[in-house]
Amino acid sequence: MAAQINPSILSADFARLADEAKAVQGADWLHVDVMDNHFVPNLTLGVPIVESLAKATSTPLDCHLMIEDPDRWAPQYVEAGASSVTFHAEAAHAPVRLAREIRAKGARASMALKPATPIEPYEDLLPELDMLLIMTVEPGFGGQAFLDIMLPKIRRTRELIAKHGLELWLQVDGGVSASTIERCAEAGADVFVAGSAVYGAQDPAEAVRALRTQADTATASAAWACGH
Ligand SMILES: O=C(CO)[C@H](O)[C@H](O)COP(=O)(O)O
Repeated sequence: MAAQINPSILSADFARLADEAKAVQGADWLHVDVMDNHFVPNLTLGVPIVESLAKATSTPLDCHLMIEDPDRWAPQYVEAGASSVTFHAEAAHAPVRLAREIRAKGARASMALKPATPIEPYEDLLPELDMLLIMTVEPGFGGQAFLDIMLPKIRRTRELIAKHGLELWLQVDGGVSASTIERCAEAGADVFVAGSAVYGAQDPAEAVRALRTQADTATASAAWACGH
């Protein structure tokens, strides 16, 4: 699979969200960071804005719920128009039931891990998911430095995906830029969230294309991708 680049609207101008969505035409998904000021110390947007954004863009929405009680809220984001919904392992009460509910409602189900959360306890859950998100910064804010110490977790997750023969996408989020994306791709990521590296660029659509080329080139020579 070609690398997918998902611009994070956390770094966009919230007063011009429809225009900011159009500015990254060619992106695979639009990454929508939902924060509740409880699970993370920041507050962003909720269901009504996702509903409006889904009507304003043809780019599918990848909603990342950094909220408490995703079991209650995640289905509402599918109904609002999200094509992929990510809940946090640390917040979900019943992750298997929640993933099945998201899928049953017609969206891709994804689970995220904060930097200190290991992948191993969740190995048996992987077949229930369409994507696993490894946070490469502490969730809550854009523009943070990429945590290199997450690279072994990305590698281990890619090995588990191969071991179980799964078609699971592996997303990374936080500090992904021209200087870090190749390391992520080599380690096994195939979906890349980028906020400041895209919206901070002079030409956001061109930044998306350049990041995708870099990731594809790094993946082509990566051991994990041979025969992929
Ligand atoms: O989930 C997030 C923060 O919690 C953001 O998606 C992420 O930080 C993107 O911003 P940047 O690419 O600037 O790091």
